[in-house]
Amino acid sequence: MESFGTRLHRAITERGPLCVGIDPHPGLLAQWGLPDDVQGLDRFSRTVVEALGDRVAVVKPQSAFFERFGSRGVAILESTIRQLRDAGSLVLLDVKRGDIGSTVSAYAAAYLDPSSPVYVDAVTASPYLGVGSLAPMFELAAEHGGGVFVLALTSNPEGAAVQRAVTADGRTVAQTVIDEISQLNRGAAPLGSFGLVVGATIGDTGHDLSGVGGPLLAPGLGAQGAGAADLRTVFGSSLASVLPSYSREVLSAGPDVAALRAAAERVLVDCRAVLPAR
Ligand SMILES: O=c1ccn([C@@H]2O[C@H](COP(=O)(O)O)[C@@H](O)[C@H]2O)c(=O)[nH]1
Repeated sequence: MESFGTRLHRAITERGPLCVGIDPHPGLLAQWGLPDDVQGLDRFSRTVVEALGDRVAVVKPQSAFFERFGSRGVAILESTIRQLRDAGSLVLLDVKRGDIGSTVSAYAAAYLDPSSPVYVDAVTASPYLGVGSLAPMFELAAEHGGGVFVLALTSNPEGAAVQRAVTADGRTVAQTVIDEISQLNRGAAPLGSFGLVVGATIGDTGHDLSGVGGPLLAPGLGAQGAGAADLRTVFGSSLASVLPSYSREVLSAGPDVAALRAAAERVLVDCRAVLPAR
């Protein structure tokens, strides 16, 4: 099977560099005139798939908003993943998993084994039990053409205290994560399958992203205050690897399908003005 990096590179070339999240916040359900229950969740998700599944490179369901409805919410997540795959977008499940390696094996089986009901193209993962503890995810992803996006410099202000702490060798915690992921992508072309999450809100932190070789997912745009122009400051010479990610900024245009499409197109135009042509 083709690697996730190759598939992502093609999706970005064909559809443009954009990831849109499915984040059914209670406030958005209300704004869309939907009840805060599983029927509302189902309608919301189906509408996003109808509007964007056939045109956006990557769609990123936020697992928390499905999990809060228990098993019936997870059943809707499963169905949403299937619908997105049928519509042709890559599915990145934002689930931020991480644990000791033996448990990470089970998470890997849940999300990156094609026989699983919640199998997706890629997942987000937390490195705070050590990047090495995520090895079972990296291995299964490599085996089945999947991807893993590891948190490096998150978009929330609280992240900095941990991520920018300096380790014994003088690098920040985030730089050690960046460097380990860079190793995993060595030699991969046109794009590695192992990405990093770097928030668009963080400004110029002086971290070296130049050797990553994989995609840089940039949340924090729109509702969290960053704009496309901030990508230049955060990513500098690594802009060509950036995958901008928007959730509420696009979703708040719904439930009208045409309005959702127009909102996604608008942010894509903003990002294209900043990112190098791909
Ligand atoms: O550093 C991070 C990592 C993940 N996220 C997730 O992205 C979306 C952002 O939603 P917006 O509505 O565009 O603010 C959300 O699912 C977060 O959990 C992030 O924001 N920052």
